[in-house]
Amino acid sequence: MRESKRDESPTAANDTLTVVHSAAELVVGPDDDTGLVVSEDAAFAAVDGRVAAVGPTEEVLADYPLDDAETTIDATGKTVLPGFVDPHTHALFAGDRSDEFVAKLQGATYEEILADGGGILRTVDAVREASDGELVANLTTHLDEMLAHGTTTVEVKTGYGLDTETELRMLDAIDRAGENHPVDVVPTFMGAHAVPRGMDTDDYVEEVVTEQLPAVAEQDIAEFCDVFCERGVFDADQSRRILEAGREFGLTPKIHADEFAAIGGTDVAATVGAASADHLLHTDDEGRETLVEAGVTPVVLPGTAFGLGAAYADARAFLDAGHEVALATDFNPNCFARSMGFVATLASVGMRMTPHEAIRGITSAAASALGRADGTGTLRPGSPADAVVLDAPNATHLAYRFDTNPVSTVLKSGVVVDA
Ligand SMILES: N=CN[C@@H](CCC(=O)O)C(=O)O
Ligand SMILES: [Zn+2]
Repeated sequence: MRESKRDESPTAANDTLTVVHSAAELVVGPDDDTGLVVSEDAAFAAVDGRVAAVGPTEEVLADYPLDDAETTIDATGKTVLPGFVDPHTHALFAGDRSDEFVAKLQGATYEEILADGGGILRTVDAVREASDGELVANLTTHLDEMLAHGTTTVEVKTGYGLDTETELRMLDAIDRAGENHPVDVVPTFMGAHAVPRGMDTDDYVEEVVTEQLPAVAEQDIAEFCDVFCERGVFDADQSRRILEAGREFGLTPKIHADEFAAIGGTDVAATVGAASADHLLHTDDEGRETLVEAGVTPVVLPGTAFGLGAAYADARAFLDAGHEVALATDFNPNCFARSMGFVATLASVGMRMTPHEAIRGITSAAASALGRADGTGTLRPGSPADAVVLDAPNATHLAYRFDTNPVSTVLKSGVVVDA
């Protein structure tokens, strides 16, 4: 049965109509479990950037004829999915850390590199030295690549400034790159990403709370506040203090929790009402229950585990209990992954998520991790008409194919933005 918001109404003369039709499969959105509603020989019509109708091609075209459309896409033999939502990236950076990739292959650990003043702190040096123009250009290059791989909404964190001036410059660069790009960019302030070299952690927490956060609130660009709650970085009390202060300034909390050790990040996420808790490589049953009971969306990052050669997060434990799991690239100099399709492959092979669970993880569940309740991540009537056409006969191919990019066309708000 066709789902329509405006059953009786053809488009008015000045409406902008886009019709994508004859798809072998079209992913409408999540079902009542952890799978997907998929329609066959399907179409959707978008009016003025929002989905107006979705269902069997014949029925959609009866109300929204191709002749009336400004844009038509024949998806015969192809698959249509909601645009991908990447809810965790550190996509704004400068410099190169490929040598650390080699060092890790030779046995150095992520934590040792950071404790020695490398890792995040090297990227901080490079970002402080980069011009504003370079920062915007770097992010724009990555947004282009993400868009080509089907991402239409992406969260981008600061956290390579670690001082007020550079954190604000990062937010400004995120804002400017997003303004001029079809991808929706969601800015997160993460002054508490690491402790600057030579600084006492409590003193730095004080600076984040009393100097950085007020300045960030004044600038009024950031939507979320995030903290790296981790052994050797910020402990649970410090993380809670920062996230509570962020909330006072109107920033919704997020947290990096249990990546290398479970030090209480899931409890912090629950008590501060975080939108998401991310990584979760060392989360146990109790931690999972804490998150689920508090309504915190778990975000797992299989690219990070893959790149570190670490054990994957236990996504199945959430899913088997009937809960959402969102997926993200965690794109950063330690995890050079911009493709959500590749993330879906890793989620399937590494964490035994079905390809449909993985697609839900990169669409509707990822939208929940960003607090988006406007239908983002679905193709239901009323949703933003953000869509991906895969040059493949069914949705499983997104995870199944990992050699080349299967995305052939991307639409943002009903407009073709990559083809
Ligand atoms: N683990 C903390 N932050 C990032 C890595 C950032 C970096 O190494 O530059 C992450 O989420 O994986
Ligand atoms: Zn991260």
